[in-house]
Amino acid sequence: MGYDYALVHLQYTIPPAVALTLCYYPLSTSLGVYKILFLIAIAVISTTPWDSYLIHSQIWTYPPNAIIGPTLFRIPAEEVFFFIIQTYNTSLLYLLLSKPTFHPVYLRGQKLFNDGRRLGLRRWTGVSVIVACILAGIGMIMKSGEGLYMGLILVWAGPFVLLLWSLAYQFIIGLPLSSTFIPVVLPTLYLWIVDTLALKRGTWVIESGTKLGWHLWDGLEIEEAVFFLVTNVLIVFGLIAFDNAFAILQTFPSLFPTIPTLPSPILLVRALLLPTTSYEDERIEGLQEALGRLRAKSRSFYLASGVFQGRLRVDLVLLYSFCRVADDLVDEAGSIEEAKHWIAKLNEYLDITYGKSYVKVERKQDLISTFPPSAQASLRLLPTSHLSPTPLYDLLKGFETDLHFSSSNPFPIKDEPTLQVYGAQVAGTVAELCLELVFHHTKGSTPESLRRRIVQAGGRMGIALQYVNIARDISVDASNGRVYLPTTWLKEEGVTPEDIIKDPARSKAEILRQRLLNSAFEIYDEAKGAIEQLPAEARGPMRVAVESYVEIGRVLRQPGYKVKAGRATVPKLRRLRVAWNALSHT
Ligand SMILES: CC(C)=CCC/C(C)=C/CC/C(C)=C/CC/C(C)=C/[C@@H]1[C@@H](COP(=O)(O)OP(=O)(O)O)[C@]1(C)CC/C=C(\C)CC/C=C(\C)CCC=C(C)C
Repeated sequence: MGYDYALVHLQYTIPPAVALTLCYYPLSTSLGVYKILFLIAIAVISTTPWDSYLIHSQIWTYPPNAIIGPTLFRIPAEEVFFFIIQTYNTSLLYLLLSKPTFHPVYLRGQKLFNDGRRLGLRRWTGVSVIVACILAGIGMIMKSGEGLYMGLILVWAGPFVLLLWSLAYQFIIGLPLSSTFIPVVLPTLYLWIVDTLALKRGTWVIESGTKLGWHLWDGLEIEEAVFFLVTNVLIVFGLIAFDNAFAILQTFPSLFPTIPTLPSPILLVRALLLPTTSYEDERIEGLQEALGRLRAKSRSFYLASGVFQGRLRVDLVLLYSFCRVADDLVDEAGSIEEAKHWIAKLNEYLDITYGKSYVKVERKQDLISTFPPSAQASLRLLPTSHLSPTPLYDLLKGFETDLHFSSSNPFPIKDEPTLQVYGAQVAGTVAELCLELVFHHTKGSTPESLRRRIVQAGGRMGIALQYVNIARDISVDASNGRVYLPTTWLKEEGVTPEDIIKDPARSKAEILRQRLLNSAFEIYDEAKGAIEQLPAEARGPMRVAVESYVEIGRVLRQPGYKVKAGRATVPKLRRLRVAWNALSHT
């Protein structure tokens, strides 16, 4: 009996497991835990007979003075623990690195598949390489002798890799390298180093006669290097296949009307086996467009979107896209008439959608086709069946207020109550819509009276965010001839809206920016408690959404902070820290 192998764990595998667990904990979800347990179960079940055979055939051995003693089918307990901890560590690294990835946009239906012809070529190249490895492995086993251990690795791992590649090649090829290459390479390099040390110390021994005798570097047998590489490939491909299946379930409500929080293996396989001809390419393209819009236009909500899950995440991205498109149509219109035209069209769109128009719902598509091409998908995909019409109509009323910045009434925000109404219309409504999606997509029921209180607080929070938005954009708005600071406040400081337009950097503007931020933070303090009443799975993500936007206000409140390039921004690391703290909050 000895502790050498146990020490390998204490020194090399447990410390990264602890570090990764601490990093992942705030981001953890029940689905994440389910994936890890699922993978560990498969790793133990699939590796045990193979490993047991290798030990039985004396291809590798453990000196009795290196292990504690208990075994499972001849496999030392420390080795069984190795399967578990390696799977755990590599899975956690993958889950951490792929957290921001929005998987639905990597699906490829028939049309998108044909557009990217290289996908088919790469699929079959992959199949050929894997099959060649399996055949080479069979050859080595048949010849026995020095190629035996390598042959056994290839023949054992090859079919699993082939299966996973065949099911999930779209994702394996398409996902960013941070979700494919890095979670394979980092743990593999690390385990190569650990293995070199263990082999040198004699913790485990690869017997001669059944190994090729090639070394990747001094002390690292080629078989060991290949073994750790393929096991990490298997773990990462397994997780990718899981994410591929879940993305199919998450993206197509028409094919899978309801999905459980933890989908069964049978449902996952059913999703993966669905022919790509059944995928709705239009929906995938619409989601790609919506995500691109979110990424380009809002760093705060883009970051926050990464911590929402499943269909709630999909619908929030689509809602953002609709709000952004509608706001831009009005803001970027060449004239007041054009802006009014778009607001009227958007109202007509809502009338048809919610059956308030004499125009039949079948004509909705015709109406949508009269919008600019870049706006059409966001109108088509807005999840209106989960959203009530009132906040959407109110949002459009808020956009109408922006049209009042005309020559007859150049500064419509007369006083703070008017600003509050404006904030409620353009942002309180958005909060209500987000909360409707939260209640729809989370399990457990929130009593109606509590829902009402949460929505009311959400509406207030929307106003707080809108104040932060106005405080941030004083210069940008002034350059467009707009002043959202209440005229009564300006008067108290002895300035006019025209003065702000002429010189938005003047000291009085800074005083009023701080006053507006004080109001924003008062409202924020009063409303934030309601987030804790939300269904558990939405609390952390909603905190991230709110906090990452409110942080812009905190930056603006720093003594001596000067707004550069027209807009205050939160540095990336600070944004990540805010998100982390928001998720760690208990
Ligand atoms: C995570 C995720 C993807 C969330 C999506 C949130 C969403 C749907 C945002 C829509 C934003 C938008 C374009 C609205 C149009 C009207 C508008 C311009 C509103 C202002 C947003 C500023 O966005 P941005 O900085 O990109 O805009 P400009 O470049 O200046 O044009 C607003 C400040 C409103 C944002 C308000 C919310 C998202 C509501 C937040 C409150 C909650 C979610 C409720 C919190 C819950 C409780 C219980 C307190």
